[in-house]
Amino acid sequence: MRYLTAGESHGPALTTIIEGLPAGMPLTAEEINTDLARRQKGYGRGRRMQIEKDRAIISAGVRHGLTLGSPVALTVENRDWVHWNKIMGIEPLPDDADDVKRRVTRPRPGHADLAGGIKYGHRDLRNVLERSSARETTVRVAAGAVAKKLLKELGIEVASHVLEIGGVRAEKVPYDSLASLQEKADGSPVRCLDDGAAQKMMEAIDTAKKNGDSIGGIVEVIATGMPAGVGSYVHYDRKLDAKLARAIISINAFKGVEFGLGFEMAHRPGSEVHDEIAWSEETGYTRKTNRLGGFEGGMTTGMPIVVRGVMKPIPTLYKPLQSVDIETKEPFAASIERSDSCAVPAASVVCEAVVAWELAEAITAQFYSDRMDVLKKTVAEQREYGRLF
Ligand SMILES: Cc1cc2nc3c(=O)[nH]c(=O)nc-3n(C[C@H](O)[C@H](O)[C@H](O)COP(=O)(O)O)c2cc1C
Ligand SMILES: C=C(O[C@@H]1CC(C(=O)O)=C[C@@H](OP(=O)(O)O)[C@H]1O)C(=O)O
Repeated sequence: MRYLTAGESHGPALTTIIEGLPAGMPLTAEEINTDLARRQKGYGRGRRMQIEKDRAIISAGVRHGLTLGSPVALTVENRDWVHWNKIMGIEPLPDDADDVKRRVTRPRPGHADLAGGIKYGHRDLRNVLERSSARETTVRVAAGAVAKKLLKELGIEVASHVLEIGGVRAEKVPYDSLASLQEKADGSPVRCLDDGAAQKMMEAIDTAKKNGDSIGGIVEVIATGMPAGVGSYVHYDRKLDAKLARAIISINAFKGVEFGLGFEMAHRPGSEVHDEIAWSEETGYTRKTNRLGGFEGGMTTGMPIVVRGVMKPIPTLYKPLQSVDIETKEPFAASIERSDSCAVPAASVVCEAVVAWELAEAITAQFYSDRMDVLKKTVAEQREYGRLF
């Protein structure tokens, strides 16, 4: 499976085309819209989220609620477009129409503005920021929702929550099932399972906002039900953990990834890192622990996948940082119109989506996937094969 995205932050719409889905998979726009709404929530977001009401329009690849096996096309309209249709117009304008274009010449430290301008020769940095904006993650979440649907049909669940914001860490909170974890995270304004920490996280966001600053954090994605042996050790670009790492780092502002114990492994001996293998008739192969987070040799072990990503603080700050105007080369202290002060909760939904996508992609690459009914049967057989191996 593959997907492309297109669209500018303040353009008319965002689009994704998903290719390679099996035929016969149930899919409705409502299922996608549930995830789009989850991405829009989260304490610390700016005014833009009050304008948008993200909804997917399915314009190809589905008939009477079932995928056809042909490319699925999804569009999400930008409600904010009505305020930007002149600034973001498609038709040509004279070079000196800067007042209409709202030309940007002052790059923000930490955003893509300056490096993107140099790369594409854009002396109007709006041409960079429109596409580098995390508005694009809307349609990645839409594609991820489709992937989650495919995984769900195969008995694979994916969920996410927030572990840390601005130095406030959540305590470990036990949960019965991934569904209950998801429900609890969805019910928290910061997607945190630890209510006490959630309160402190919101206070940290308020303080950052009051100071004109921004804060980042850590999110965790968990996936259960993956059969063992998906991915491959035989070639670097077939390793599934590496694909997940790339997918998370590809999300705007994500700077680090870890699996299982992650960076903690540096401080522990091997006997306290590797997961001992056990077997029983009922469960097949299991591990007594899951410190490696579900991967060995770039392949799933059959244990839950546990992957975390760290998001840096948002670059657009009300508190001015020094930069240089690309026209005058004069220094200036940045001023802004609006921005999120923390988008970690929203980003946790994006992480969940990109992880789901990579897992669904790996499954459809490894098993016959033209037909949903056959794929279901094949994955069930693989689980049984793995149990008795
Ligand atoms: C959900 C989400 C919302 C974001 N909102 C903002 C924002 O309001 N203002 C901003 O400057 N950056 C925001 N970012 C981060 C920038 O998009 C990101 O830092 C920028 O594209 C540069 O890419 P890099 O940080 O990966 O190098 C957001 C990121 C995510 C995932
Ligand atoms: C629009 C979204 O996030 C945007 C991501 C973003 C950025 O620079 O990444 C900047 C802000 O855009 P604006 O300047 O229009 O307020 C955020 O609101 C979204 O998540 O849907």
